[in-house]
Amino acid sequence: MVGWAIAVHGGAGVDPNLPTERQEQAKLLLTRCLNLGISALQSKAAAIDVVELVVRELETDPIFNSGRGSALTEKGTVEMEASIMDGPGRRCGAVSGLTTVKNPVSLARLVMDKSPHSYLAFSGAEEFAKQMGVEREENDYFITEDNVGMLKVAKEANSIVFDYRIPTTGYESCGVGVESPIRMNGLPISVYAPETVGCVVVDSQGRCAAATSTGGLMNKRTGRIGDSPLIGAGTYACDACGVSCTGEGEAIIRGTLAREVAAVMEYKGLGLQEAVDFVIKERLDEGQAGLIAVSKTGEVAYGFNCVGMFRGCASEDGFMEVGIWE
Ligand SMILES: NC(=O)C[C@H](N)C(=O)O
Repeated sequence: MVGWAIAVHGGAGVDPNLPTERQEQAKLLLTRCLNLGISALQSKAAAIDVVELVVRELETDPIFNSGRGSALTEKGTVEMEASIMDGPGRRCGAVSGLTTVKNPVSLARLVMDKSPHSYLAFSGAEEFAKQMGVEREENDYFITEDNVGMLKVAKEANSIVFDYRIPTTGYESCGVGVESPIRMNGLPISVYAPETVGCVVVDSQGRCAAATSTGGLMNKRTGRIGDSPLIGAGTYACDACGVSCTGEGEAIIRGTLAREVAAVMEYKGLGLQEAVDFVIKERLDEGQAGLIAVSKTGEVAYGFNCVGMFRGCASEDGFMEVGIWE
């Protein structure tokens, strides 16, 4: 038996001028989600069930960029994506291009449990959702007023990614995201891509699991797939650890960030926090990102190379922390 541990995130790359009220709202939600996960772990729930439960809660609340409140495409539509992975047996499921599914993480779970595949996208994923009878919603449910405003700002700033979560009244305070040297069709990709959600858990039997869910990047091209549904990039779990990433998806994909944490533990013999620090420092190029991780021995760790990351962690020994900045 090991002590259980849990970590959640609500995105990396937070606007330094984020109003205090918004910071408090985000921290309250993270605390609520942590407590939900903690109760489940105390009732001996399996890691895989806990990550799904917690991410569902985050998707259902519009504060972060997943499920309801997802970032919008250049056409003002939502294309949500999610993935989930169970350390024992390295079982996984992923979905992309969802437009009606209330809880993408649960559809990813069904891909893992009820299909012979690992990853379903767009019309095929929607078809699968109908067959599975998962809860679906109209467009209006997912598209919030805040996000319609932010898409407008992103378009005016001519920025592909621009996802500061701010109240409708405060656009003028958000400024323009720091420009990345990476360009797509001549447009800068903003460095800030916050607010994807994720959860990693090790249960008292030492089983690790991870899940990540997102609307992707504000003003993204339709059809764009980020790191969050990609096993090994945004999400990974194995016997040794569970990892969920957030930030600039293209950089996370190039660095296969989540898998790298497991790889350096396995091949370099690093401990969890050392592995996280190494990967953030050595595998991100100029990209900005963060990640949360747990190990089979009950450790919890996080790291990021940007201004902040919405995150919370707790472990069986009574440790609990919710924070945004360094
Ligand atoms: N907010 C995020 O973390 C964005 C996500 N990583 C993506 O690129 O789709």
